[in-house]
Amino acid sequence: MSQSRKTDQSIAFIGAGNMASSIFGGLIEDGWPKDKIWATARSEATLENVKNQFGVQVTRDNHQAVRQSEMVVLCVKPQMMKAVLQELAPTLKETKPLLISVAAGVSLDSLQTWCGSSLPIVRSMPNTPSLLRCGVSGLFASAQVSAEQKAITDSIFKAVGVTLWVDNEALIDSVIAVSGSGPAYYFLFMEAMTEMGVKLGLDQQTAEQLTLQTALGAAKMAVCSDVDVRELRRRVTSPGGTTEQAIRALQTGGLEQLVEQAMQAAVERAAEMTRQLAD
Ligand SMILES: NC(=O)C1=CN([C@@H]2O[C@H](COP(=O)(O)OP(=O)(O)OC[C@H]3O[C@@H](n4cnc5c(N)ncnc54)[C@H](O)[C@@H]3O)[C@@H](O)[C@H]2O)C=CC1
Ligand SMILES: O=C(O)[C@@H]1CCC=N1
Repeated sequence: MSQSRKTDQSIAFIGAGNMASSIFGGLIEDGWPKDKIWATARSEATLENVKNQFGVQVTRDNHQAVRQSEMVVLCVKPQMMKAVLQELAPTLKETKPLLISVAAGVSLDSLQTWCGSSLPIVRSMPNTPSLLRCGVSGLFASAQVSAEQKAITDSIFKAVGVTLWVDNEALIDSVIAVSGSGPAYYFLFMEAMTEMGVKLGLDQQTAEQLTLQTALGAAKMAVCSDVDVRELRRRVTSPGGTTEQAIRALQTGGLEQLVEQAMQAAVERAAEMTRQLAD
């Protein structure tokens, strides 16, 4: 187990979908006791899968999971959050857990209003590589969150990757655009590279292996190297060589502007959801 775990408290995940299982899967990898992790979902089939794959405690009853836990991680879709919290409100009022939301586009104000009592709430923005303990999470705490609760929250997300606290809530939308949605940008790039590898005559498996191992190697170099990514790119780009032509084609095609537009679209969608979902 890593040094990140500083609590024997139980933790409930409301909505055992992709993001929740990425986090509790990572926590289990980090040595968190499975009997201290509760997961809920609406369908028995989902719970059965989660039970079989991860061995955590499961229930369809959100109230039961909350009653067992000092920390409650809200992992339902943003559009479900209001109904889930309003329904849980009496139990939350009684047990007063630390609430941690992973939802995009749901403000602290809305969460506070829907749960009906003044509770400590952290807004987090993790990403799915948390499953491999390679995640990164942006975090922002409401004024009611104590230093100890902040430290516990940090230890949960640190168990599954890197944690970064932001100074104001609006920056969570920026975190969404960079790292929350970010894995999908890289997956799309990998899809396109694999497809083109096949068009260039490689078989599917070879093209995929070359692409994925290149992505892994480049990411590892970027993280581990003592020079920045611009310099790493320069070292691949021999003057008059092949990379120079490929990079020129990407830049002439507007790659940088496209990335800017894509990330701006993510931020705008998060802000729009925040407005639409607020009461
Ligand atoms: N998927 C991602 O990469 C990321 C997702 N998020 C956030 O995580 C949240 C969940 O997203 P995903 O895991 O992708 O969705 P998902 O659809 O995989 O999971 C949602 C889960 O909630 C369950 N659920 C629905 N209603 C429920 C209820 N009343 N009580 C208990 N469980 C209920 C569903 O059965 C489902 O298992 C969203 O708010 C999203 O903004 C945040 C960061 C990254
Ligand atoms: O696409 C979404 O809305 C969620 C938030 C970040 C990643 N997935």
